[in-house]
Amino acid sequence: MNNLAQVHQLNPYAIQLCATGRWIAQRHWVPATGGNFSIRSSAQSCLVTASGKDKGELSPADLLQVDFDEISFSCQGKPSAETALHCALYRHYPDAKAVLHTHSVQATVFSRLISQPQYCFDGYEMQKAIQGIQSHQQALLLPVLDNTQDMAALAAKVTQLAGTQTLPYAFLVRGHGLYVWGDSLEQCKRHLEAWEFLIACELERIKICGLV
Ligand SMILES: CSCCC(=O)C(=O)COP(=O)(O)O
Ligand SMILES: [Zn+2]
Repeated sequence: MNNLAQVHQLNPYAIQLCATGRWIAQRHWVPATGGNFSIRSSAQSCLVTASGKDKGELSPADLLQVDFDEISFSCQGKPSAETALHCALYRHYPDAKAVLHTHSVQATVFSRLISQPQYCFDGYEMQKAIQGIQSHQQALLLPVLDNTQDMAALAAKVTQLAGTQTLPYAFLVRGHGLYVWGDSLEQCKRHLEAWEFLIACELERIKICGLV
């Protein structure tokens, strides 16, 4: 058995992650090869999508094993350009098992309307889909980070933010897209659907009422 077969044989979630990619693509949240996904494969590594792939047509061979400390030379093939962000999240949250990044129209437009570094979601029953939230009255602060092509700098910003406040299993990158994570792939998918829903609701509300 070659290395690739061993990596995927050992990780039963590789096929599930590809199926999740198809589910996400059906919702038009990863157009034009945008977005990237990963699952943890050990305390120090993850399987991340190869760069430039159509994320709705992934097969397990498109998932590349990367070590958190040796991203650039630890795998064959070209891992996602945003691998550093996935690694930063896994490093900071030892329980995180999956990370999903999308480029939906709603998240991209919403993020550009918000000039503050975070946005408060309050009053939505759907907030309870986020792990640990028990009431619509428990406000959720979603960080909105400035976009940059310097992924090391963006990853450092995420690590710094995660070290200073409780993040709601998600953040936005302005004009770019949404990152979510979870303690299982199922939880991560639920967080993604919930955050896309909450963002879509706020965008509709802003269209009607303006930014108040
Ligand atoms: C075509 S979208 C620009 C790159 C990006 O933001 C993205 O999410 C996809 O990059 P990857 O290297 O993971 O394919
Ligand atoms: Zn992206």
